[in-house]
Amino acid sequence: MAGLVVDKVTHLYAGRSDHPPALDQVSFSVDPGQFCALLGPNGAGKSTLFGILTRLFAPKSGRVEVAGHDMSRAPLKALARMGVVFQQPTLDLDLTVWRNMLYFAGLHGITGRAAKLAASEALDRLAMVERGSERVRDLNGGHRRRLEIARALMHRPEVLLLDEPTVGLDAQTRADLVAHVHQLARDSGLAVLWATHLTDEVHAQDALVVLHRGRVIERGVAEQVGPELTQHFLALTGGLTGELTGERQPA
Ligand SMILES: Nc1ncnc2c1ncn2[C@@H]1O[C@H](COP(=O)(O)OP(=O)(O)OP(=O)(O)O)[C@@H](O)[C@H]1O
Repeated sequence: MAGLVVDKVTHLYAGRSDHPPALDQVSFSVDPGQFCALLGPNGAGKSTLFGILTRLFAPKSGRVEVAGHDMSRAPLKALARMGVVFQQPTLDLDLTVWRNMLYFAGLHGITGRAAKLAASEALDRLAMVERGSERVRDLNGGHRRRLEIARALMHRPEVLLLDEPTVGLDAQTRADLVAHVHQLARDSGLAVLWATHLTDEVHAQDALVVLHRGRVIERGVAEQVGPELTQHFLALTGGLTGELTGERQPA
């Protein structure tokens, strides 16, 4: 099955041999059309995993496969099938939506008419076409995020990775964005990996991987993993709901 495969990935940072591995035998897969939530508190290893999935660095052991391409044997093919939305926005605020899209298309070697077609298709998928001529600086946080997702889809990847994409958004905008990306996975057969530490971003039918201190401690369909997921996660995070809601409150 294509999509994303993570198989027994282990990673230890240099100079940290006296610490447990940042990732320890992490295995899961995301099928085409599936939305997989990667849930983990701070320090769980989500950023390390994203670094490995985007080939920022190689794991000490284990295997990553994107759309059937092995990341270590065929990295260019694997990376070409992947779209990524990083935690930190990387848009040019002074350019229009349209210019940001065309600039990024150029980085992928897509130019001319093909670039315009790819940009308008991707903006359409995120309901952003009518904002094409607006400067990014004038967009609200939710629209900026949608633009980043549209940009990540321009080269028509089969796997989409998003690293805590709702950071800084209000509750309603967060819910809208989560719903939109769920629909995107369903409608276009994208395999989506959505990293978060917020349980309310996980829908009942999602695939769920819970990462804690570098290990997968739960894996399965969200509603089967546990209706008490929130309680379970609260226990992991030391009883601070702030890990879940963004508002730190004593338990
Ligand atoms: N560059 C680094 N050098 C050494 N140790 C690191 C480095 N980056 C992360 N770690 C350690 O690896 C473990 C996993 O961290 P990681 O940043 O991947 O977790 P995370 O789930 O992304 O957390 P956060 O949401 O806080 O970024 C932690 O123990 C962290 O201290």
